[in-house]
Amino acid sequence: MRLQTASSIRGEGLGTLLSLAASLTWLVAAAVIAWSLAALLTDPAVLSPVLMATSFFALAALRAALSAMSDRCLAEAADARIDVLRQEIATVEAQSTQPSALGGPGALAALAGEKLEALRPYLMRYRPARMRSAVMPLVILGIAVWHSWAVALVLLLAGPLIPVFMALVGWAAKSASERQMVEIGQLSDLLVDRLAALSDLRLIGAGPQMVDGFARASEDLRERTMSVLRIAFLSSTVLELFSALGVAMVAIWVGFSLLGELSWGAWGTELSPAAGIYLLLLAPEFFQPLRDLAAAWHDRAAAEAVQDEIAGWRAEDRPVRVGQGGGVAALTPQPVLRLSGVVHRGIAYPELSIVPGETVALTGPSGCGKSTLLRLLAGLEQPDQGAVLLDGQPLDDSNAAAWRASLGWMPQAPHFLNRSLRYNIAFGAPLEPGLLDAAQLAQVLKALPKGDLSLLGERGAGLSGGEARRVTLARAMQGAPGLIIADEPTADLDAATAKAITDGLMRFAQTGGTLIIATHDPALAGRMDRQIALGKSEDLSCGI
Ligand SMILES: Nc1ncnc2c1ncn2[C@@H]1O[C@H](COP(=O)(O)OP(=O)(O)OP(=O)(O)O)[C@@H](O)[C@H]1O
Repeated sequence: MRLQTASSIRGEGLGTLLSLAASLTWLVAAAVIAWSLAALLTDPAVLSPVLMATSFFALAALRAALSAMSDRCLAEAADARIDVLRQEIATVEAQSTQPSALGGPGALAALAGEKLEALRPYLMRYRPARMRSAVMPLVILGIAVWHSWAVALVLLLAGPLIPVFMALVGWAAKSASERQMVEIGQLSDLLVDRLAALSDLRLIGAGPQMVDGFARASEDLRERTMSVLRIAFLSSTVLELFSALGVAMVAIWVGFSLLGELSWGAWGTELSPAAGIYLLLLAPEFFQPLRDLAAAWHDRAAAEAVQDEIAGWRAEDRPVRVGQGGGVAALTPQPVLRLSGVVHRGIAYPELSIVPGETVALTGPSGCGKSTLLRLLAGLEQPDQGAVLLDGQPLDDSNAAAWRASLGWMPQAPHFLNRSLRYNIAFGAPLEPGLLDAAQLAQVLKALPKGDLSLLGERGAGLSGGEARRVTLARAMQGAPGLIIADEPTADLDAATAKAITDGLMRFAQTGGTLIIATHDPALAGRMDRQIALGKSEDLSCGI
């Protein structure tokens, strides 16, 4: 997978080796046990119980320590990988100007949260299990061949059945996991959509249909999840059966050989008790890595489904916002803003120039491209042709962040965070002095029981439309920008509230600020220095 960090690669490698080392210690521990038990049976005088117990417990402690260290390295490496992917999703989505084909915010949240977590068991278990399966069975087979061709034959026949069956099951598990992942994304999207429209749905009495819709979607997800689990349980049962049969056959051969009932299978010699017990102890360990790999195979199927989804998401060719996010000093002094040969989404915009301190209204019929022009001017989108120029320099990656830091943005549909009103204005920074008065918010706050600490929902719950608009005006003025770009700041407001917003904007302009406003409101447009009327003509170009 792309975007591995050096430390996560090191952690995975080290964790995998430690896990192999932990398994290898069993070969020595089993030899100590076998030799001690055999001595007990044949010549107890040579047995030193203290030495035997000490060696056994030291080896057990070593094995436990190696396993714990391995788990820790692998867990840290998995955390690092998942964090990097989560950051990638957050960064790319923050930079994209178009929604992902994967789905809405719910689907993306499910990908960044729940689905990425499906990678964790794979990252922690699959590679170590694969490494153990490549080494341990071969080493144990070598030991078995040395002592008994019969035991080696049993292991050789039973062992490969596990990977073969595992591969067959893997196909079914992967497609079941893919269907489950799609279902998780769709259910998350449905949840986000319905929650956003909850009050409207209640008003039109669509509650029962909504509940039915959820019930259907969760039932689908339940079925998908059950089919994944069914495959997992069935396959692990079959695999357990193979390994149990293998171990049982070794045990039968060893038991009858030690009893003297079988005289074949040990290269013509008699099987010694130590060798017999050793083989008996090693047989389960021959199958254990293969069983671990079979379990991790399911993790792999789920992880591959997530990886495919991430690969599809990465392959999307979406336009990105120019420049990185905040943390950059604002442009000073304010530049002259110019449009040069701009054509975007089939709309040709007029050549225009706006100097600092000017107040400009963009007017024109609905759909003519006013909001789009504001987004181009703010550097939130890049024009298909032509350029937005700041003092003659094209607005691009080199200056977009600083440009956006020097302007305030009042969107047509305000969005809030589920935090306090104060936080929604300044995002944790101290409020500019006089800001609440300038945005005509002081009176509004007096009427709220908790004032500026009142909690807002994502859609501005607890505020009227006009009050919400004043909050976005305050947000746009916070940080003393040189320019405010406002999209329909007085739309849907009564005359008195519209005037209050207009007065707030004009007060900003009187302090020398530049205003660029898209509006259908003649009263607001009339108070601007200049009006630029955009209008659709036959060839879809706009003109002044
Ligand atoms: N993200 C987008 N992707 C594709 N087309 C878009 C997008 N946003 C707007 N458009 C299209 O661009 C054109 C201009 O839209 P825009 O919102 O800029 O118009 P407007 O003049 O602001 O309209 P209104 O006065 O109704 O707000 C419209 O035809 C619209 O469908």
